Amino acid sequence: MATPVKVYGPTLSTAVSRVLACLLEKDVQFQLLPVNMAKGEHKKPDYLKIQPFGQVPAFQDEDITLFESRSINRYICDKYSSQGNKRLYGTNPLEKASIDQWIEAEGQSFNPPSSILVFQLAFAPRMKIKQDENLIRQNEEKLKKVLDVYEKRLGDSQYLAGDEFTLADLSHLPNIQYLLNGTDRSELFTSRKNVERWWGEISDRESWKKVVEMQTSPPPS
Ligand SMILES: N[C@@H](CCC(=O)N[C@@H](CS)C(=O)NCC(=O)O)C(=O)O
Repeated sequence: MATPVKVYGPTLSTAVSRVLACLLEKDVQFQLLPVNMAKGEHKKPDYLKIQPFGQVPAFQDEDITLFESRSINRYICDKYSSQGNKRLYGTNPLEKASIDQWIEAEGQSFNPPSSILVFQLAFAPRMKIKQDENLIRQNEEKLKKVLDVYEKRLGDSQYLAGDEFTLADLSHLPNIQYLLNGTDRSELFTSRKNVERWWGEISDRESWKKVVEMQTSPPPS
């Protein structure tokens, strides 16, 4: 049996959960290694050897070490191409290019405002950090513009890169999960009927339901 790959970081991290969703889609055995961020373990020299920016996740597969959740996911799909969901990262250059295009849109356009909103609206209150109302307002406006593009796209196709659920859709799951369930901004999504339909489909996958379960009852660290 293949050695399980290793994922370093807490399940509550959006970037960690992006990788977990991919591993579950691909039926890849993994081991979760806790990183106590409250104690600053992600900034310690040993951890910086595998994630030089001091962020989670870090990932190890035998002697390969990687960071950046979206790159890790592409690697998982390529390395484990013959198992699990075989359409997750496309089957030909054109499909892959379309998936990559929407992964880039997620990373460059969707993630910047949504991760700020996730931090300000979901995490800051729990961490007793004062919210920045201006920052919230500005990023809500930015996210609305991005979601208007998604609304149009998802009126033309079932998923972002076409008629199949792919890494592009999967990459959006963590931030939307928090914005819909951990904040009072769900209307951003529910007011756009194609986006709402898409969210219903992508969040109903067994892989994502399992990640959410891991987040709500994480293993003892
Ligand atoms: N682009 C990176 C982002 C990773 C990231 O921002 N991780 C956050 C947790 S979700 C983190 O480690 N924050 C702590 C820090 O930046 O010091 C990825 O996708 O892996």
